[in-house]
Amino acid sequence: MDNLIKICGLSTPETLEVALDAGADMVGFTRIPRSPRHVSLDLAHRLSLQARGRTQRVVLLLNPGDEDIAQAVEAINPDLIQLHGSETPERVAEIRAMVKRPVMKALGIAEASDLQALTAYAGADRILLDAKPPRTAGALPGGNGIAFDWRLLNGLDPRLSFMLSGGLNPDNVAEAIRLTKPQAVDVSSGVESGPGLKDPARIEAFIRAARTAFAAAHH
Ligand SMILES: O=C(O)c1ccccc1N[C@@H]1O[C@H](COP(=O)(O)O)[C@@H](O)[C@H]1O
Repeated sequence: MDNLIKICGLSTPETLEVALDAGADMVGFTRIPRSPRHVSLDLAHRLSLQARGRTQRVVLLLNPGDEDIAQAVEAINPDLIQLHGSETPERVAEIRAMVKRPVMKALGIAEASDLQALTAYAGADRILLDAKPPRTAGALPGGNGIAFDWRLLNGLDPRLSFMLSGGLNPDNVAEAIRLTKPQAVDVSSGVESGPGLKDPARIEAFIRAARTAFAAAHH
């Protein structure tokens, strides 16, 4: 029973502080140049120091090369590495062995057969289930505020542990937790007022709603 709440894509000291004060269990720093949430190594380092000892720090990477990983690990000293691209199970294992830290693999879900990938990635320390991106050219594989059909998870082996993401927000996270019973939830655009602009009130509302729903799910 984890009941973890992750706020991803934080890029200012002020909004990071809001997430920390509100009790986020994990905070994510995005190292993807095309993302509106991308942070430089220097800023990521400073944000990571601010969060040190207060929460788990996660770095979000997309099909990273070895040098990208080494730089991110040195700057952020993350507790968890989130891989959100098309990394193969072999590459996930290689990265895990290289960094000697836990790795979370994101899987895009649009139909029931997509869940078969859970078996292939059993070597990852955590699995993140996200919606598949829109089919528009240049779309990023996450951070799109799109939810998948949560009913697809109905038949999932209840012993499987996963973090749920994709289109979560303060208004739907309680329902998502009730229906899918995840071990953790993750949000990025659902706590923003515009692309990359985290909204303090929405961060607080999301954490409050998720915390209440996790407590209710275990009664
Ligand atoms: O946030 C991004 O910019 C991003 C870019 C590329 C891959 C993943 C990204 N974010 C992750 O996507 C999911 C869902 O985000 P949202 O809540 O629907 O906006 C989440 O796990 C983010 O960590």
